[in-house]
Amino acid sequence: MQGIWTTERIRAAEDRLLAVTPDGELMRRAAFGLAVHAAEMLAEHTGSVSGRRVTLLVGSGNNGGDALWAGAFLRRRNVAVSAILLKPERAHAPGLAALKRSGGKIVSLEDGPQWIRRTDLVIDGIVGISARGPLRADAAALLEHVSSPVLAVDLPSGVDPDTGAVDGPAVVADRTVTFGALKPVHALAPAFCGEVYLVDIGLRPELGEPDLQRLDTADVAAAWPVPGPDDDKYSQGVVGVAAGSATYPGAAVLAAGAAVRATSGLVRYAGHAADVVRGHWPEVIATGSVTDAGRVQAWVVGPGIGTGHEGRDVLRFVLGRGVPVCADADATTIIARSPDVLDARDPDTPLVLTPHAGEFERLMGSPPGADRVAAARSAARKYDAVVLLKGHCTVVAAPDGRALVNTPRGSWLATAGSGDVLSGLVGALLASGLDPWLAAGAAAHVHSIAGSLAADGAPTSASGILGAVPDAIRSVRSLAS
Ligand SMILES: NC(=O)C1=CN([C@@H]2O[C@H](COP(=O)(O)OP(=O)(O)OC[C@H]3O[C@@H](n4cnc5c(N)ncnc54)[C@H](OP(=O)(O)O)[C@@H]3O)[C@@H](O)[C@H]2O)[C@@H](O)CC1
Ligand SMILES: Nc1ncnc2c1ncn2[C@@H]1O[C@H](COP(=O)(O)OP(=O)(O)O)[C@@H](O)[C@H]1O
Ligand SMILES: [K+]
Repeated sequence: MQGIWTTERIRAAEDRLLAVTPDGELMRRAAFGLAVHAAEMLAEHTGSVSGRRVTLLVGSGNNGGDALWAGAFLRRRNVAVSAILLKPERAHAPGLAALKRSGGKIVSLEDGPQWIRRTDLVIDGIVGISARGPLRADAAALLEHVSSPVLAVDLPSGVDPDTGAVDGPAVVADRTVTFGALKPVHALAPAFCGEVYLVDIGLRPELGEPDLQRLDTADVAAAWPVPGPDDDKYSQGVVGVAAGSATYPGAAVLAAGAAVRATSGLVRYAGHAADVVRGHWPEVIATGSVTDAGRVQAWVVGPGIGTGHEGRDVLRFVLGRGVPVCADADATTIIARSPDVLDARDPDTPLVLTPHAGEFERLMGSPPGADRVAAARSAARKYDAVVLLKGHCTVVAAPDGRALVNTPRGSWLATAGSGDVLSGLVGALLASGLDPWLAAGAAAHVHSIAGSLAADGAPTSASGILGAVPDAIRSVRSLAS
């Protein structure tokens, strides 16, 4: 697991570390790491370091101080460094002195645009973890002139450090170099951060338990169920899929197919699309109704079942079976409109809800808002369920407060039916007995890898994502071994 800490926790940890570290030492560690990355980017983009131009955007805090010190280090490699100070009178004094001593040039705000346009690399030291609200106008105006690669110091300015929300102009970085620990912005705003690198400044021992987590490939590989010598088709957990309808059989085919491909063992299907499902997946045992589906170790319910009486009865039935349930799509709408269906649920059996933003609003009465992690946590508490909040970044929260983020690889998953595939993956992992929070997180992880493998640079489809599930699992397992 990768730990992620909120800025409040980072600041407290930094204070403890600062108290036992010589003055300026942490910033020099941070800035040295930054300079190494800047040189690497120059070499990558221009083929050389010496003689290249770097322009620093320098705000009034320590984030600007990091940039100034990095500029001084880059001077040692004969880089032409210019610094645009947003508030010259409040620029980090030791950093500014170091840059001046090294031969760096200080450029006025008015002359800034022409230096930005002529540079090989921009280093964004406008704001870091103390950023509040949208970028101010003078900083935002500078960004309009950026066309070269951008290296963000700690985080891309203009993006909220704790939520990843963007409300106005913001830096779009090619690379972000952060210090001490990952912050929520790095998991929640991948399109603004670019590649994220962590420079160790010795903060880890001061940090304590993370606020948020991200699964490593190794975590997913370790969690993903694979059959052992003593397994048979029942012992690995049988998945039941209650999805689709005669009019909309596609959801059933996708959800059942994902369950087939996610794990070995057995998949049962119950609903009006039994013939179509059987036609696509001869290995699925398909019946017309949940009442004669047979025993399963987890149910996936909802995609394409409709929100009427029949859908409600199906949901109530599966909630009363005493096995984990993944309630997706129409099932989340039914729960929002008729919360009494949850009375059928045995409180000790796990429930995973997988809303997109619209379904979330139905469940909670208001949209997720800027703080999607807090939103998912509050829904998890309200429904005593694991809540997987879909979107570009997927957030998974458990009722006990655990939360993880799945950072996507591009946006190819934004295609019709892709959520049905995800629900089948979640159901298969629930049936295998995995902790429901981990099951939802691991499913989202493999889903997003399947999306990028299926797309490979061109639009794909839910069927394409489903087809790539085995390769995604294979890649997770091989990367981790
Ligand atoms: N502590 C440590 O040990 C280490 C810390 N490190 C580094 O320090 C960074 C944190 O530094 P920090 O706390 O000084 O604040 P920072 O993020 O630079 O912002 C400062 C000022 O920006 C302004 N401002 C705010 N919002 C704004 C907006 N929307 N638009 C425009 N301006 C805005 C506001 O100024 P004011 O309102 O006073 O004008 C605020 O005071 C951290 O991210 C890391 O890079 C590393 O060196 C490792 C060691
Ligand atoms: N812009 C995006 N970037 C990455 N993933 C996305 C994006 N938009 C949607 N997704 C993912 O695609 C899936 C869509 O699911 P859902 O909204 O239920 O669609 P459907 O009902 O068509 O199956 C979710 O896993 C969601 O997280
Ligand atoms: K920054």
